[in-house]
Amino acid sequence: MRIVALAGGIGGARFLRGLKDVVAPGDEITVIGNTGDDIHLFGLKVCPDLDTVMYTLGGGIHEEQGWGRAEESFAVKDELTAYGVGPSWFGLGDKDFATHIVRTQMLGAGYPLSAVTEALCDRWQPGVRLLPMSDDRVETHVKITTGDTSGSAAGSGTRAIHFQEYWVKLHASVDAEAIIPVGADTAKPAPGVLEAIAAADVILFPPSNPVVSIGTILAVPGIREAVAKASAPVVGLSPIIGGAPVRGMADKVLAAVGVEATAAAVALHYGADLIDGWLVDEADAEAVTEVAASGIPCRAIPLLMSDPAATAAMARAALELAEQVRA
Ligand SMILES: O=c1nc2n(C[C@H](O)[C@H](O)[C@H](O)CO)c3cc(O)ccc3cc-2c(=O)[nH]1
Repeated sequence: MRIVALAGGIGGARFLRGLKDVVAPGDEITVIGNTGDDIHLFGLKVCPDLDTVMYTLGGGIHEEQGWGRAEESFAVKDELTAYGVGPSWFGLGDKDFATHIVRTQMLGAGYPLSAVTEALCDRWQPGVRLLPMSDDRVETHVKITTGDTSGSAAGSGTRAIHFQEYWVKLHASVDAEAIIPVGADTAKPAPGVLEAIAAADVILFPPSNPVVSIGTILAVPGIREAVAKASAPVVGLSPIIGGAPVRGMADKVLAAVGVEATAAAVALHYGADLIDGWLVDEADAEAVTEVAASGIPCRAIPLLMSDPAATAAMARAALELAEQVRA
């Protein structure tokens, strides 16, 4: 069976680890990874969501953080800080730097991001085919209202900051007025992306951020259309449990796009034209009726990825729902 999953960072990667546990030998998993979180730092290109999938499935992830390497050190970061070279709020570890150096070196030699990602995965052997959503540069920015009313150039007190600055430096502590995936409108799907979607037997939306992760992937022209018209059933898992995101601050970016932070609202945001099934947590069992009434078959099951067995059960339930809704 050919399974395609659109994945962001931490939640997506953890779910994929459970999916790998339940698929049969010979099943192929293709992950279309979000690159809107990418950031250029110290002359290097950092791809947080691709690296989180690669490290998590390849066994190098810092488990508690869900990003960066295990057993990491920060000597290079400390030296950069000693030179007064920032930003200091983004924790790049010494081992992680090697990934960004290799990636930037290969990009500089003319390799597209998809080829670079394949080369990095050759070392990590994640057990899935990891494709960036696009080889073109896409970087999510967040429009925020700043306190200063000095009439700054960007108009009275609003400015756009890089997603990582919003997410990591500000901890999403200010409201996001808009989420702008800069470059998405002219980006092309990476080689193999549309083909994988068309050839898939099942397409999954893991519990990743529906706006800045899966939403950004769907914003690349051609990808949403391909998923909507795919013959494969599309099944998603809610990233919201009991009205709150499991981790991260998905509610802040959902508000920016006018979507309530509920399991039902996210399903309706994707829409019945895109998804064929939706899994919500038992805490949101009351959402099943509303979601089903909108034409999206829905089940309530435990959705907390508290351990590998729970995550595997979620993946199994998603595959089962896909078979039940297969046209
Ligand atoms: O909350 C943090 N997240 C950090 N992240 C996580 C990152 O912001 C998120 O994984 C995604 O961008 C959102 O899913 C990193 C990811 C990397 O690949 C490399 C470095 C970092 C550093 C941080 C950090 O200092 N703090």
